Amino acid sequence: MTVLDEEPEVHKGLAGVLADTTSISKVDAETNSLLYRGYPVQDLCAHRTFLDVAHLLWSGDLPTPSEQQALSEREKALRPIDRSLQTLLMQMPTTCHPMDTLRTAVSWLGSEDVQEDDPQANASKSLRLLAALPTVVAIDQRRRRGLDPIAPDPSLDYSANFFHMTFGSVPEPEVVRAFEVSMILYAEHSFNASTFTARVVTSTLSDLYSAVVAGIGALKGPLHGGANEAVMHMLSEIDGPEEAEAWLSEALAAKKKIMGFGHRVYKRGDSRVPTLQASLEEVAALRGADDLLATHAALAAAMFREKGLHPNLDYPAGPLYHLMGFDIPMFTPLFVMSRITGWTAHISEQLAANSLIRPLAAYQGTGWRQVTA
Ligand SMILES: CC(=O)SCCNC(=O)CCNC(=O)[C@H](O)C(C)(C)COP(=O)(O)OP(=O)(O)OC[C@H]1O[C@@H](n2cnc3c(N)ncnc32)[C@H](O)[C@@H]1OP(=O)(O)O
Ligand SMILES: O=C([O-])CC(=O)C(=O)O
Repeated sequence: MTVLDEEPEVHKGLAGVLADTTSISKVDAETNSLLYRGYPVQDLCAHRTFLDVAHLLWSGDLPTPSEQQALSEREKALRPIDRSLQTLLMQMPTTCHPMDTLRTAVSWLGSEDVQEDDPQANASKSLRLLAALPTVVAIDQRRRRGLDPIAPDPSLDYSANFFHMTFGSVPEPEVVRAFEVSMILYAEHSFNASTFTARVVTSTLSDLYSAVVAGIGALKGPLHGGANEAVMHMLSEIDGPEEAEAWLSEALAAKKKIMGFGHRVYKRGDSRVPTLQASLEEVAALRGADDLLATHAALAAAMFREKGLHPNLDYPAGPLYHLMGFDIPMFTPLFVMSRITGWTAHISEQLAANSLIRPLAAYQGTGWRQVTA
């Protein structure tokens, strides 16, 4: 028996609910566009670096040449992690997911940070995380292959240094650029689940590291960031383009969600997909991966025919990261390396005009009853 007299208006999953205002990014499903602080994300991908975009998201403007240089120098200086964190990383079970490693590493970095929780300290914590997370991810990828860490190289820029720390070499400029483009596209997407999670934690006046740890937890799930890994697992199961249709029919008949398709906000296609798809095609051509690309295209065509659903950003990201040489479980940590910018920009915005986030729930349980001894 329920205690509800009339059906309340419940917005399941907060779908369609405006929870606050933001000036960080605009996701416009109608025009299929995404603006970071007013700039179309495609133009940022064509002309700017990931560090420029981090500056833009944090400060509201693209950096001047001197700001660019100062940011790059600080990022390079903050890459090394201390021995105690390295020891902790090496002791984490290799059976745990790399998102668990990353979540633990951020928690550890928070426990040693003695700075206050004011806006200036939060800006320095944000940059510290942006700079140190690639070092953590690279160490984790290497230890899972039985390899020793490689120290950051301050002569290399952000993405090239990350390849160097992970694989011991820097690939072709086109591959480095494709990685940079993926970092820019993954950086920010308004009130998505992980950003909203970070804002909820921040709204209690908790600290930045706690909010980021919670954001990592939310991103890990396959309905959000974890989908980039699920996409590659799925593509690995399909034995060539001619098998895509049959594989999909079977999966849909079994009522499975097809990872990398659909979106809560975009219903006519994800504005970021064409840009990352172009990067995927460029890297696939370099790696001679025609078959993978054909399977990827065949599945997308079949999915549109069957369900009318478009791919989201995780759909090109999965195979792109695979072709770059990363193991599948490392894909969502790569998303974190980028989204750290969006999360921390939102943490600052939340703090600047805070209100505790605490919605209501319509109670549907058992009505009043007497406790008996
Ligand atoms: C970077 C990112 O985080 S992008 C999102 C990454 N996540 C994924 O790719 C996971 C797969 N996709 C999904 O699960 C969903 O599309 C979500 C969670 C992203 C969006 O979900 P919602 O906006 O809540 O859409 P919802 O789940 O209501 O779907 C509407 C209908 O489309 C179906 N549908 C949506 N996405 C999919 C999918 N990927 N595969 C199969 N069916 C789907 C639903 O089953 C539902 O059908 P029904 O009306 O017959 O029940
Ligand atoms: O906006 C969303 O719901 C998910 C998404 O695409 C993102 O976080 O990049």
